[in-house]
Amino acid sequence: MSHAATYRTVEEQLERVLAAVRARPAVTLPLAEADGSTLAEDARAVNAVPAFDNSAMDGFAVRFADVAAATESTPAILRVTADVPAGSPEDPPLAPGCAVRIMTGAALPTDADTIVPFEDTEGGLADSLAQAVVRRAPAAVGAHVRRAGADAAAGAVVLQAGALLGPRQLSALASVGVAEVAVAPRPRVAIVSTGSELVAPGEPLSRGQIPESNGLLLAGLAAEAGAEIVLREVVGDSGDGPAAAVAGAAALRADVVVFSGGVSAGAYEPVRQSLGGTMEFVSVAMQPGKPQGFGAAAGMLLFGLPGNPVSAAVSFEVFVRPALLRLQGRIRIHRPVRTLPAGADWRTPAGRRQYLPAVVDADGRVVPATRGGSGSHLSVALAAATAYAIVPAEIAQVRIGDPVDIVELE
Ligand SMILES: Nc1nc2c(c(=O)[nH]1)N[C@H]1C(S)=C(S)[C@@H](COP(=O)(O)OP(=O)(O)OC[C@H]3O[C@@H](n4cnc5c(N)ncnc54)[C@H](O)[C@@H]3O)O[C@H]1N2
Ligand code: MOO
Repeated sequence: MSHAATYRTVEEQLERVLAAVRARPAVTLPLAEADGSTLAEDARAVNAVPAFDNSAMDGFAVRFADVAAATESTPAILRVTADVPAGSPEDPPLAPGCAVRIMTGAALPTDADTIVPFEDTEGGLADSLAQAVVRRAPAAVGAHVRRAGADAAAGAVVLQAGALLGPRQLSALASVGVAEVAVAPRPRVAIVSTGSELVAPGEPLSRGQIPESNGLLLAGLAAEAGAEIVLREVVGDSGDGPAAAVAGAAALRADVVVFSGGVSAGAYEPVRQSLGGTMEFVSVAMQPGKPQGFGAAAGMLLFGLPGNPVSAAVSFEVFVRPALLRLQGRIRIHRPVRTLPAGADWRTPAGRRQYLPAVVDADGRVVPATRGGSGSHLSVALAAATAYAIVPAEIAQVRIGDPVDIVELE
């Protein structure tokens, strides 16, 4: 007797997952605690950047008309009447024929319109407090002046709701005078590995046992996607471990539970057996990652990923990561897809979209991450991968030179 496979497409399954995502109220954090968080509201500049007209060079603030004709042989000679270091509140007057010594970042005197760097004067810094002998004319009025608001005007939106905050974004917010931000709370995630064959890494292996590795994998991937890991545990194949884990996760106010293992067609499938009433178990037209469980209960999203390590990693990438990013209101929940030529031949499963751990070689071609192939148990290949090659279900064979879509993981 044979069973014709009826697959759900990746898009259909993802649509169901994303439809179950509910946004949570924002929290306010000081900038120093917001790295990796997602903005919940547009952030606006409190002050302009630059906040005031200032000098881009160490040198002299001048009136352009006084130095416009300066040359090596006919220098403009100006009397230095004041000195303005960065941070000074002074706005010294500048009469025609005079100059103000000024440092980078100091406010441009109101009467000045141009900066002459020390390098364009005869005396340079060494002889800069009495007179400035300008031997090269500035290119134009306004040379080396950084104008107030050139980067951002006060009140302007500098980052949109849904932006990921990293070091560059946080420093931009600091520069516009923002001290704290409204962000999405970190999704609270429980990671539950299932299988009576699993032992802790480094434990001696009895026949039939393997080291538990999905817990580290999925906890790390979830953290990379902005999650806080509130629970990590391993449950055996018998009993009601998965249901107990869901109750434990709910007690910890988890938003998401990610199971691995125990979702396919065997006799001992604890997630399927324990949570069959809460989660839906389906076959998705992808390889690896065919058997998928998903459900929502007690305000939590429950994912049942297949146990094979590559299957678990790919399933996380395709379903869990977008859900975690959507939970945080992230603008972009999918990685960019690039198309590159294949650098090797490989076979792909008929009727299922392939996600192959891959690397981009020195010639910019996509090749499998290891020679081991696409087996979903090849966890060491995963360590070598920097991308997934995505091959459509209709294609059975990739040949050198064929265009291949990839998403890069780093
Ligand atoms: N008769 C069928 N058998 C299988 C089917 C099928 O359609 N019919 N699907 C196969 C596919 S495809 C996959 S993928 C796997 C998924 O199986 P499960 O999710 O039920 O996972 P397990 O059987 O529990 O484990 C599979 C494999 O992965 C290892 N594993 C599990 N958890 C971990 C962990 N935390 N760390 C490291 N390795 C883990 C486990 O030992 C197994 O080797 O089912 C196929 N079978
Ligand atoms: O779907 Mo399984 O993940 O092919 O190995």
